[in-house]
Amino acid sequence: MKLGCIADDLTGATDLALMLAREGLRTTQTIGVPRSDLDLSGSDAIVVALKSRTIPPQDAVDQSLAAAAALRKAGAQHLFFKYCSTFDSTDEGNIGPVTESLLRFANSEFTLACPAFPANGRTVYKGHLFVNGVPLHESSMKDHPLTPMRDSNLVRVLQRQTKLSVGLVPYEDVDPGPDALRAAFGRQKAAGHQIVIVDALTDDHLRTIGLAAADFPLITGGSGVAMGLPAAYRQGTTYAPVSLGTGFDFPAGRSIILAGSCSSATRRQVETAIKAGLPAYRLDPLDLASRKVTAEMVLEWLARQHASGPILIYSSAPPEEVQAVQSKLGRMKAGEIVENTLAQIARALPALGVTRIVVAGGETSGAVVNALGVEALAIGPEIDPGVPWTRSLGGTDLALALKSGNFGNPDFFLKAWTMLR
Ligand SMILES: Nc1ncnc2c1ncn2[C@@H]1O[C@H](COP(=O)(O)OP(=O)(O)OP(=O)(O)O)[C@@H](O)[C@H]1O
Ligand SMILES: O=C(O)[C@@H](O)C(=O)CO
Repeated sequence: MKLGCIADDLTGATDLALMLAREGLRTTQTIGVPRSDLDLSGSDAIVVALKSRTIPPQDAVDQSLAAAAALRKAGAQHLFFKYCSTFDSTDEGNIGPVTESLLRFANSEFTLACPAFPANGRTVYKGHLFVNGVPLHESSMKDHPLTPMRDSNLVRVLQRQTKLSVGLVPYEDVDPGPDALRAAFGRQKAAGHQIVIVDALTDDHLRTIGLAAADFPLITGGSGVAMGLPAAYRQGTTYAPVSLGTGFDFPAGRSIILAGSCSSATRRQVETAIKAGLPAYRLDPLDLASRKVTAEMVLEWLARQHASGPILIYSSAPPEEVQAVQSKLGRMKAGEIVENTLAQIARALPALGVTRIVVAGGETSGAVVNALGVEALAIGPEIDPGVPWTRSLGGTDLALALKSGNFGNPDFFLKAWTMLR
């Protein structure tokens, strides 16, 4: 097995698995550290999905190291640490502490960090992260419920999270190609840096990074930086994007959308779905906290819906509402209440005949998929950049689309279903 990947959330893991599969690596995604008897043979890449983005740093380190050990045991030659293309983290971590521990695990003293994903509007220039052309700290990420991003200078952001020295490889050293980039890595190492933020504005830059970093024991970044790795592993041979739709069948059954993401893209998708007439139930965290509304009540409502199309259950709310809720319940508590409720609802879905599920939000997807007891996923066709349909492996047969909060076009909740046979 060539590449063992550790993703800090579930939607991020599917995003990375899709990238690797599309570029030609046989890729399997596991939910959590795989059981030692799970058959992963025949995979060129395994992506372990953790839910470690916002847990205490030491827990994130411990879980990431357990995943790394399992991947190494399964034969992984290189490791990849996947985090969000908007670098979601706090001054405590977890990107810095996990990178440090994985570097030690991999017996390495140098790696890169690059969240760029141009197809989804994420670019890094002079170390500053832009989201659709807007600096990170001015984008909607400044109001994220769990990891508000208030600084777009990634060298500064990462340096606050680690004792390792963080350097920068600017655009001028990436644009000319892999040789120039390798030379820049050498200079950064000689200057004493152990993690370097690397600029990338285009897919060509990402492919250059893939070629220049393919022999690193550890690479860190968004899914974009994995784009060039499969070709590099095939030693520069040209590639044809793989069609992931063929031969991918989905279980028959009812369809549901569970949205716990408050990101602007998800809120637009919720709005579009409601305007299109989808039956929708809005969860209010304060009602959940006071038990005015419970998961059982939502399930009763769901059982009364007889529409043949998808049904939407959402807690997505604009920043001012999220802040008002958080000031009453606390940031983490508010998130937990919503996640637990959606998890409880998810657990009951197979018995209601629901087998096709779209989930919006990484933390939310983690809660839902854990509740459903899914162990591993096969990667299917891409709905929008970074979001594939997947099918559960083992256990209840489910079609799952795990959508990163800020990914997908406004009609995502309507069009996703058209790809299911
Ligand atoms: N109305 C709300 N008020 C406060 N918190 C909420 C509300 N709705 C959802 N949440 C919480 O906000 C968090 C959203 O995180 P989640 O990772 O699911 O979405 P996201 O960050 O937009 O997606 P991604 O991580 O894929 O970018 C969850 O913990 C969720 O429970
Ligand atoms: O990189 C991204 O933006 C996504 O894969 C993600 O991690 C969202 O949680």
